[in-house]
Amino acid sequence: MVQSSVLGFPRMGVLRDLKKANEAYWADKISQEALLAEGKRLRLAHWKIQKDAGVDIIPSNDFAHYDHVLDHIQLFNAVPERYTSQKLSPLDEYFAMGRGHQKGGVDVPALEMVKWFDSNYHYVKPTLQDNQTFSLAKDPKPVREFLEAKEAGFQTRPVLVGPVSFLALGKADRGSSVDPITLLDKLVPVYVELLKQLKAAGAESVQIDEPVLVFDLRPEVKAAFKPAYEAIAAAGDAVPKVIVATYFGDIVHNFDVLPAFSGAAGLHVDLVRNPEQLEPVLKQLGPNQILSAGVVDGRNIWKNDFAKSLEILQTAVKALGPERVIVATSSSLIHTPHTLASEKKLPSDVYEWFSFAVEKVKEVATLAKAVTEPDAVKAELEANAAAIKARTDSKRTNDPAVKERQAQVTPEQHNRKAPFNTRYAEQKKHLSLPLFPTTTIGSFPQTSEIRVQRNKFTKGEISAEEYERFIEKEIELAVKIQDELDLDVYVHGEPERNDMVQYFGERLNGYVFTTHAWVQSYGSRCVRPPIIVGDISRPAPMTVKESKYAASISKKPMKGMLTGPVTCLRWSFPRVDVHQSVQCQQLALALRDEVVDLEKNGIYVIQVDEPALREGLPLRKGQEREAYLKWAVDSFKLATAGVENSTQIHSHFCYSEFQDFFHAIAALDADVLSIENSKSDAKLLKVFIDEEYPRHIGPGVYDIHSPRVPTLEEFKQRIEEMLAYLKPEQLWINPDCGLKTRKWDEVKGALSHMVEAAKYFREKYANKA
Ligand SMILES: Nc1nc2c(c(=O)[nH]1)N[C@@H](CNc1ccc(C(=O)N[C@@H](CCC(=O)N[C@@H](CCC(=O)N[C@@H](CCC(=O)O)C(=O)O)C(=O)O)C(=O)O)cc1)CN2
Ligand code: MET
Ligand SMILES: [Zn+2]
Repeated sequence: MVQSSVLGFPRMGVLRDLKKANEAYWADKISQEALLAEGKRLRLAHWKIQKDAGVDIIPSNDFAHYDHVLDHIQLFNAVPERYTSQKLSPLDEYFAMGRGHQKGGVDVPALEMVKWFDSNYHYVKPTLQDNQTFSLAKDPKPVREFLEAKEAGFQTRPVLVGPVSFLALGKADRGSSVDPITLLDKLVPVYVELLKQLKAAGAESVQIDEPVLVFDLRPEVKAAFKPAYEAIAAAGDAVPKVIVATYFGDIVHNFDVLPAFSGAAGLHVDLVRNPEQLEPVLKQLGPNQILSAGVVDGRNIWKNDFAKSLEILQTAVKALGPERVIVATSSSLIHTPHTLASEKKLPSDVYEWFSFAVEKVKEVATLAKAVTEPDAVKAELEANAAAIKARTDSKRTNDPAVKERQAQVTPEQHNRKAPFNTRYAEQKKHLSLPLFPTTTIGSFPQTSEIRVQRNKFTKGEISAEEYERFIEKEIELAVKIQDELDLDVYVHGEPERNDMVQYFGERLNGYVFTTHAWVQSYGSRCVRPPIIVGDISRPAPMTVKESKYAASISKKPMKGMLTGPVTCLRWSFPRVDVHQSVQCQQLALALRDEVVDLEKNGIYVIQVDEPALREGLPLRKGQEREAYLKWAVDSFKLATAGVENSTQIHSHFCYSEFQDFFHAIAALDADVLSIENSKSDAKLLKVFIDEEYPRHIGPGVYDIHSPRVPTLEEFKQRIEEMLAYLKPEQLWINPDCGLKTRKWDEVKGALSHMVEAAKYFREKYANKA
């Protein structure tokens, strides 16, 4: 029999229950016991959904209160001493690593958090020491949760982050220089011990995720698989059967690693992203090994095309026989929303096009049956074929006017009128900015009051005028606070925006949006990606009213704030029937009109955020990457190049690793870039000198993900470090990212130190000059 399996289920619950519980705990509103009980309730509910759907292999240990990689940091006792020395409870220590801790005399910043492959999910980086040791935590979480499931009547397959991926995704702590992969020998015995405990608890098989196999790997990392998996295989029947899981790419270029898994029961591959790897993978499997075929997309919300999936599955079954094929989700479903059933406002035709996690779980089970007994699921197969056909035939997808405009795009439209030096001279006159200008990245705290008012407006409980007036008041407050802080370039604070992508999706043709389709981004933070279903165009200005009002009450330059085309695309659920470059250009044209409209309305500094530019970068170097960068950069340029020389274009990215695609960042030709830098080494800025980058840069001087307020000294020290790599006249002073997740007192505290530090250097360098 062909079995069905799910690689991981969303953690948040139907109504973001986990978010609410975590945040209530952090605010001291519920006890630790209450929080843990809520976690248990969610796990049980999610196992039940999968069991009821008929899934054969249900995951456990896919749940995490904050992040599953962070779970493993604690599981292997790889917690840096600055946390263990605080003697917090395990749960508080865990949250301290995730989000920092500043309470009861304890003051520790969070560990670094970065993007999980090319997704909008963030993981906490294992942060390792020169003398790092590992040991198994007491009452290990995977065992505990396996037993919890078992007791409730669910036989599960625990999910673990593999030893090689755990290390390869980590880094040396500040002040250490260890190459994490060299720690493998120390980690593997702990792993084997964990697997033995799982077996003793009754686990028949485990899913060990080694997603780094989709990357180009350093030889040291490649070589690590063999000793790791041989040690596991050597434990024989004392450990569960192992399925090694990869996702988000193909592994064909790493086939030389596969012999390392000869002791494993099987291999999972992503056949949504790379269906063409099926044939070569089939040839690589050992005579008894299982193929877990990832055919149900864990990264998007489109209904599975059963006919297409069945073709793939039949090829696999033909080669291996039904006993050696598992039908699976392509990756964990944490990247999809919980259930389509919550969506009451989608147009009814469109509703039929989608599947969220609950529906995907059913798809996996149906497909597994359909491979060998199509008659048993005849009705499901017919309904699926009809839905796929209805979408293909729909008129919603096609707008001739958009296509016409795209056909007329010229190369000149991508370039500013003059090179940077000329532009900068005009901007300097126009904007009269000091040395080390201070600014923020756009958003100010999204207070619960803002959300409540927006919710009332959405529900029709207050009128559009009342809501507008409320937003104006918020903008007034933001301007007043920036006056008090004495910042140099202001923002309006984005109070009118639910989210930087969703907000634009809601104002563009070609999109539909949801009411409950939340996806975890990091910790308790979720996003509700809008869905691109057709050709995109802008029916009316989207941000002009708020920016214009803000500028009218401000005595300093007001920065207009837009989300760039690449980010709008990446943080939406994109279409799969049209190439992403086409969707991106449509977004670029819509934004180009917005940029020009802002300028016409007196906004002369315009920031076009592209934080998702890097995550969209194909995971492997080579042709595919170059092709992506070409259309991504072109889209940004098309969106921004319509303005006069005297208008200053900013862009923002909240990451600092662009060493490997620096030429693309430079090619954007933005006048000012703000980037994340507070938690990475200032050395990363060296690339700007090496490449003789001529334009202006604001490397973030503090981490906005944490509620912690840095001291004045920390700001000065950080700026000093940056000045080792950047020219003073190039340097802007700003936070890492927007401040929407912070509270006002945290923002005021941090920004007042930031401005004071900028003034200190302004004075210091004025004296020098
Ligand atoms: N799309 C996206 N991706 C991103 C980022 C981003 O800003 N956007 N930033 C980076 C980090 N990721 C982040 C992701 C989310 C949030 C965030 O703050 N999310 C908010 C939700 C934002 C939102 O859409 N809010 C809506 C809905 C708010 C809400 O919960 N409303 C209540 C009702 C109102 C109430 O009574 O509170 C409800 O629906 O139940 C609004 O403001 O209108 C959250 O989790 O709390 C921050 C950073 C990378 N990726
Ligand atoms: N302008 C946006 C903000 O400040 C940029 C955020 S990047 C994730 O919220
Ligand atoms: Zn950002």
